Amino acid sequence: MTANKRIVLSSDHAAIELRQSVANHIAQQGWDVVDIGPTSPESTHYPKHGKAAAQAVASGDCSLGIVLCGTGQGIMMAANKVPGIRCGVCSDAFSARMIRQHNNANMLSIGARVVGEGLALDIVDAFLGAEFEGGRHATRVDMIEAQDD
Ligand SMILES: O=C(CO)[C@H](O)[C@H](O)COP(=O)(O)O
Repeated sequence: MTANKRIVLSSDHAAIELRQSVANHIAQQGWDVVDIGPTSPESTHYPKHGKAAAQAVASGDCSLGIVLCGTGQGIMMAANKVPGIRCGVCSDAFSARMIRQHNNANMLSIGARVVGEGLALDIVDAFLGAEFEGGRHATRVDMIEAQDD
């Protein structure tokens, strides 16, 4: 079970509108959304936003996180540098469900220049609606976590 319904959102300039759409969508589902910005459309650097969101999850302040940039790739890479973070980029709902069920991902990344709003919200719903299955998958996730040591 997800520990709490507090979720952090962040992005770079390429995904501000989509991030706000995601924030509204999941707030309507009862999530306590911690949107750490940015709000300005000025060009910014995705590594700092990915790191800040990941730290909110790794610290336990938020149970999950969603990050977005143009492709979703760079901000995912930055998030995954924070120990304890398992963040996957998804462009389809199946993958978004599977990164929760099999990989116990605690963060989702989306590319605002890759998917449209409707698909992005489906991806978010698939991610948030899935639970980690444990069992053999826990052994493998533990192996990933051991690499942080
Ligand atoms: O997708 C991204 C990183 O993976 C960024 O959003 C993208 O590189 C930003 O590009 P630009 O500065 O040309 O808007």
